[in-house]
Amino acid sequence: MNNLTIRELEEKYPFVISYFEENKLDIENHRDKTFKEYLDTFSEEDIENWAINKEKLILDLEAFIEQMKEFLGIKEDTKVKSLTILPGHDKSGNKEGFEKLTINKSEIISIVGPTGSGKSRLLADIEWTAQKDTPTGRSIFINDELPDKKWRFSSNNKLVAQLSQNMNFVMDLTVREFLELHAESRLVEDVKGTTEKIILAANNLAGEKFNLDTPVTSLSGGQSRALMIADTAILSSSPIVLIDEIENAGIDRKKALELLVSEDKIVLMATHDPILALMAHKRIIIKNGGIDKIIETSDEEKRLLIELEKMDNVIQGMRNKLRTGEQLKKEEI
Ligand SMILES: Nc1ncnc2c1ncn2[C@@H]1O[C@H](COP(=O)(O)OP(=O)(O)OP(=O)(O)O)[C@@H](O)[C@H]1O
Repeated sequence: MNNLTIRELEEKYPFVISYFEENKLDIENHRDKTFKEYLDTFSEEDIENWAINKEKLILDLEAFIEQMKEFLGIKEDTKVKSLTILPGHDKSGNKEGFEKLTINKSEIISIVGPTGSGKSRLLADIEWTAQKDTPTGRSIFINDELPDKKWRFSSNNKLVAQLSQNMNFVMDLTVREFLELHAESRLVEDVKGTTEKIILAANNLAGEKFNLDTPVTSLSGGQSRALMIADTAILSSSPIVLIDEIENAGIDRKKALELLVSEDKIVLMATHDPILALMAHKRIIIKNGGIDKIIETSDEEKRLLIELEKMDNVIQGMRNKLRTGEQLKKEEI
């Protein structure tokens, strides 16, 4: 509410007019201002003469809107459609090199930069929905609005799902039990169908197949990562997925990204891998703790990516041959 102009407020909640009337607030020539900006136009004298309490008027308007919404049965669409990053500063205190970055549903953004430059810090700012309260001074907006504080503290309805390099399972469950527990906790109707869908997707990503009766503790690194990615894509309610390095994880990285994006997620991944960097629609370049620039993947780079993938297949092929004890020949390349 605090970011909307009075005109936008009236459009969204027509009943606010009666609040302004009841409180004898003449908003006639102030529709382009937010409610707070309007209240700031009162002089000290007005405030004293009419006993105006600005903070209380703002809080009361918020409460009025909430009550009316409840009374009228208005359910707002709380779906996350976009994530916006507003600049802070780098490690030396210089302003970052962009004005505003908005990322929409089904977009993939890669984050590149030297070791220690601040890639993980950017992911952490997003997870914390930073409001100039982290070392970078960045702000994060959701659907162009200040994010609700609930995102920070809710454990069930998280804004962000994190996929990190290590997936350590502590419970001694089979894959089926693990997925069923998760599906039940998410109140999924068709637990069996969803469980099977996830295992199918996970096996599509993992190099070596596994089944529902495999204990999660005996999955290989790549298999457990594939399982977590499929689980996050299909079961998690989190609209934003943050990935810190998925290279060398023994999974099909391209398919993993396609799966996440097909489920309408916003994906941000920190990476040192050129293939992953170019699979993104845009890449953020981090230097000395700050976003230096944002580059859109060009058509030339997309064509190069096809070549890179061919080279990657050659390397994968050699890796597999070496693993099985074969000797490599000149013709491999
Ligand atoms: N703008 C900033 N101001 C102050 N400190 C920062 C800033 N950005 C990052 N840092 C700090 O710098 C350190 C290194 O950052 P981070 O771990 O994010 O690097 P990284 O790029 O992820 O490195 P790697 O590639 O090795 O994983 C962290 O302690 C982080 O909090």
